[in-house]
Amino acid sequence: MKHSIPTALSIAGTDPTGGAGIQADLKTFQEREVFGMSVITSVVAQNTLGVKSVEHLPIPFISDQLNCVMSDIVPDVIKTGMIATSEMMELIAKVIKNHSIPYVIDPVMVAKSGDHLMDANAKQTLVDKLIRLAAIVTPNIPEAEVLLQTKINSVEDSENAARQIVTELGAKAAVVKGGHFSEVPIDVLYDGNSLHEFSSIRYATKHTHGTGCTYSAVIAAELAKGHSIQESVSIAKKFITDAIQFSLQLGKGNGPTNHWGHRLQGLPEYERGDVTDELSCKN
Ligand SMILES: Nc1ncnc2c1ncn2[C@@H]1O[C@H](COP(=O)(O)OP(=O)(O)O)[C@@H](O)[C@H]1O
Ligand SMILES: Cc1ncc(COP(=O)(O)OP(=O)(O)O)c(N)n1
Repeated sequence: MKHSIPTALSIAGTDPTGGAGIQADLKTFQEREVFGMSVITSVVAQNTLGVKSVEHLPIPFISDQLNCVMSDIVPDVIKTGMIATSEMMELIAKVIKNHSIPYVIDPVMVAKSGDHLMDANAKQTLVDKLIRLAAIVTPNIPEAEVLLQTKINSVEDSENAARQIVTELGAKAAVVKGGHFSEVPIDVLYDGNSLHEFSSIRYATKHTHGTGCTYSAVIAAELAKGHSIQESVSIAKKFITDAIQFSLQLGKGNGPTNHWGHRLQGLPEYERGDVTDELSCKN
């Protein structure tokens, strides 16, 4: 059934400080004017300094949550973030296979704090069961390196990686994000036909907690509206750049981005307040 507004489901873990995970996804869906829904896989005790502990929800309970959503409000898009175990991945693969809904995978493996969010032995299940179902996969450079067992040191390497995720692992499209490059953050999309680059200036800020979650949530929201992969990634790049530029002075570590940063573009400096932390940027 077509809904009155676009709808998106995020299947992921939590962040009680609100910068990453389910919380970031729901804020982002709202900002993109998409009705957001969520199924929680793991409850994570974390903040801007790191992860303290993790509780994985039992598989039958994750399954109940999925059934509740899918039997009532079938989403226009599904996005997954933190899926820690092979068992969770197998369950989610079954649900996705039963519906023909665009599926966005953010292959979350390790948080910026260095804490592991996916079991080491779940990587093969991710590749075998989920990636081939994806409309788009959105790895950062370390994640793409793990998926392909290769090293990425240049934009050309990112291009090869994005292409390989499609041609060898079976996704329809892949965007390798460039936040981990030391210079210009260039994201490389392979949409199954051609390569596209999306770049911005690099902001010298430590407040980038949840950038990957937010970026992939924008892509999901835009796909839910019917935009193409290329348009969706382009909008995501602009959205995350604004969210980083206007990042908030919150937390004792790597703080969250500003999910309404895109609304501040164009406002004169005095109306923005002091939200442009460490705005000295290098190109
Ligand atoms: N300091 C920065 N300045 C501008 N853009 C950035 C910065 N860090 C990351 N980005 C952008 O944010 C998005 C997420 O990047 P990345 O850090 O690679 O992913 P993740 O958060 O999954 O590690 C990408 O579009 C990337 O280019
Ligand atoms: C519950 C949860 N999911 C994902 C992440 C990782 O988020 P990401 O967007 O990659 O940002 P960093 O945490 O790496 O800054 C997370 N921390 N928690």
